[in-house]
Amino acid sequence: MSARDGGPFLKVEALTKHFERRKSLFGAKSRVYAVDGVSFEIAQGETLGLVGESGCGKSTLGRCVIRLLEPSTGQIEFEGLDITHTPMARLRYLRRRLQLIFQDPYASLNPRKKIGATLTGALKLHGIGADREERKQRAQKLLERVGLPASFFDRMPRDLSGGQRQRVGIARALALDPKFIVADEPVSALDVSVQAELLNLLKELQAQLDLTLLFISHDLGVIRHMADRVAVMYLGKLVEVAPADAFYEAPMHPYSEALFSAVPLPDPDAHLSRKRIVLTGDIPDPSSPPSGCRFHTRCPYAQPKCGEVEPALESGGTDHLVACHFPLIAPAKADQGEKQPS
Ligand SMILES: Nc1ncnc2c1ncn2[C@@H]1O[C@H](COP(=O)(O)OP(=O)(O)OP(=O)(O)O)[C@@H](O)[C@H]1O
Repeated sequence: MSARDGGPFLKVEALTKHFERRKSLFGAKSRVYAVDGVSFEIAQGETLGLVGESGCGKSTLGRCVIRLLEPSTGQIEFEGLDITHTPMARLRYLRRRLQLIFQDPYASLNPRKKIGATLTGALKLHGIGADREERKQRAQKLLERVGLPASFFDRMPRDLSGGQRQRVGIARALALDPKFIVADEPVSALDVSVQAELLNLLKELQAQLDLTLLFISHDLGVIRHMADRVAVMYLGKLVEVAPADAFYEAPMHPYSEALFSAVPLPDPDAHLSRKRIVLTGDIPDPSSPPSGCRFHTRCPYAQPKCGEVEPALESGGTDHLVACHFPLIAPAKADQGEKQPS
């Protein structure tokens, strides 16, 4: 089934991205399994929140999906079209539809270019707008759309606050009328006081423009605010994918539980009183991931099987997928006599 006949808007199948890395100048090469067999779908207008610790492969996955990085293997379908190997010459059209909002608004804007030039440059590159004046008008409308005055067209990035720069980053992503946006930690470089404003702006724009989002963050609070569904990534693999409500009510993967423990959330469902799990040990080196379940070396519930057999990402209930031999059981079910992991 494709998007044209009601299938998923974006479909990612068994995607991998491996990097060659040399640990020292004359050392042997090793292969980093940054993304290692990831499959998921996103429906039109939906936000999939991608969460996980630093270095687990979130940015690499996001960039592969919109072809800013070349995947090693696997398949990406966008609106029913296989775009995995769309040649560079044809990527320009695709680029208009698939955009990225960067984490760091300080680094992602050219400090020597006026805001207006940054926006009109993107329009010109893609042949949008008949002449300079039309492109200027479009750029000024974009600025207003993201809550900035049109007069910012003539400002330099250094004149803007972090929040205002990220609004420009959003305006730049919107300039080409995209359908799908990867937002890679778009608020994590900003003061907490402006994060909520930016998240709300993104939500409003998403509704107005019918955008579909892959929203990347290491912050479960931010993901909760944004996501319809949540995907949890650990060491290059997805370990849990679930509707946001189900996930926040009862995460099923021990790694997800550990993430909740690390960042206490103001919990409207406080009666669910979660266990506090403190993760020991560093995240393993992605060039030599553990056998079996990649999380078993840090998992408080690990059994011998976990180091031997890799668990598949399977349904642990309607729409709730988990890759674990001994998934956590929702409190309601446990009350009905089902076993909790020992
Ligand atoms: N160009 C590259 N060459 C070699 N290794 C890379 C490259 N890009 C990323 N990696 C490695 O791939 C793994 C995943 O990195 P990635 O940046 O995707 O993780 P992340 O979850 O987005 O982390 P962060 O939030 O810190 O950006 C890391 O081990 C990283 O060092």
